[in-house]
Amino acid sequence: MTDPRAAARAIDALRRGWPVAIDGVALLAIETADAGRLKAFDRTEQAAVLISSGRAATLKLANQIEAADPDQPVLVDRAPWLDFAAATALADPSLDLATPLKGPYRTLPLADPAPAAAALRLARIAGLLPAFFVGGIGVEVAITAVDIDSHEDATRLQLATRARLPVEGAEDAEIVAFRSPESADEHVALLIGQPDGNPPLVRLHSECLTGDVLGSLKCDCGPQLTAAIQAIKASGWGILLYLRQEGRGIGLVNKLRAYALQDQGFDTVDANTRLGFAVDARDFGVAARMLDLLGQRGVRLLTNNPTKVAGLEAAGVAVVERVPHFLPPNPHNERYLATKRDRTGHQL
Ligand SMILES: Nc1nc2c(ncn2[C@@H]2O[C@H](COP(=O)(O)OP(=O)(O)OP(=O)(O)O)[C@@H](O)[C@H]2O)c(=O)[nH]1
Ligand SMILES: [Zn+2]
Repeated sequence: MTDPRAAARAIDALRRGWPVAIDGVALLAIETADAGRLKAFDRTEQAAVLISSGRAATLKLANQIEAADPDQPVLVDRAPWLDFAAATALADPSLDLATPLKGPYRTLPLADPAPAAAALRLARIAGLLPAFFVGGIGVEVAITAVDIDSHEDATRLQLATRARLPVEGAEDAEIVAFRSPESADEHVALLIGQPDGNPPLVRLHSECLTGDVLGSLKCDCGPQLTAAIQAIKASGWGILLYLRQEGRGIGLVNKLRAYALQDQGFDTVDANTRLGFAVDARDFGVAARMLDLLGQRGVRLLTNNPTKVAGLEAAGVAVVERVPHFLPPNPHNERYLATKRDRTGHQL
């Protein structure tokens, strides 16, 4: 039996620095722990450290790992010198240049990778660094990997309400809000123009607080948002989905950590990997569900990103045409756009 509240309780516990258990494996998130919490969790000082394989590869701890799949966790054996500060250095890439690793560290095979992989997913959902102490005591919140999957189940999303919303460039727009019982993220759709029998022009816009609200020049999100509304209006009709998938799904704080790494010279792809995340952690099932609830099964998709097309199609929406959505670069986002073109297959 899955408990629909279980994942939410575990997210809350992790953010407060309380241990949780996934399928019986006790975990303490390193980011929200401290030396005292670690001591209470791990009286015998034998808890191992769990990190992603992307992080392990960055730390050159991937010697016993086949491939650097960021979803595959790696266990680092507890050594006498692996104290709370050393574990923090394993977890947090912002310290990589400043704090050389002590070590040596030994990675251990994972008997059952499923709960460990679920733990890394839960950290991402909670917006925390994907790194844990494993195998202690004092757990009050126990959940299963299936609870985490149901937390992300897009079919739980329902249409909540709709209203007229005149916006700049589309005075006839209507806003539709969606939510699921599990998550505080409320996604919205902006319906522009009147259906004319053709598939709608659709833009999947992932939340970018820095670009959408603060006018960040580091990315192209702000101009893409404005231009999407204009393009949909000009095409006759269509839908802008505003998806609460900040930072390609890793959350605002982790995205800003990625920005700090970019300040050190790493590009957007390597920054995510160093943090221990997939390059793109988004799930476009949410977008497909919203389109389904709006009665749309075929779309013309405004994007330069082939992965978005594939993701939406995999989730059951027919993409009858990809419409490019390129905006001129500025000196601050030139490298970001070049990285998208050269490393993530964007058609720019
Ligand atoms: N992790 C991370 N996320 C970023 C970075 N820069 C922008 N983002 C996020 O990327 C998302 C924007 O991506 P999209 O506009 O959908 O762009 P895209 O996937 O490149 O595809 P198209 O614009 O559709 O071609 C937003 O959630 C931003 O917050 C970064 O350097 N790191
Ligand atoms: Zn952005």
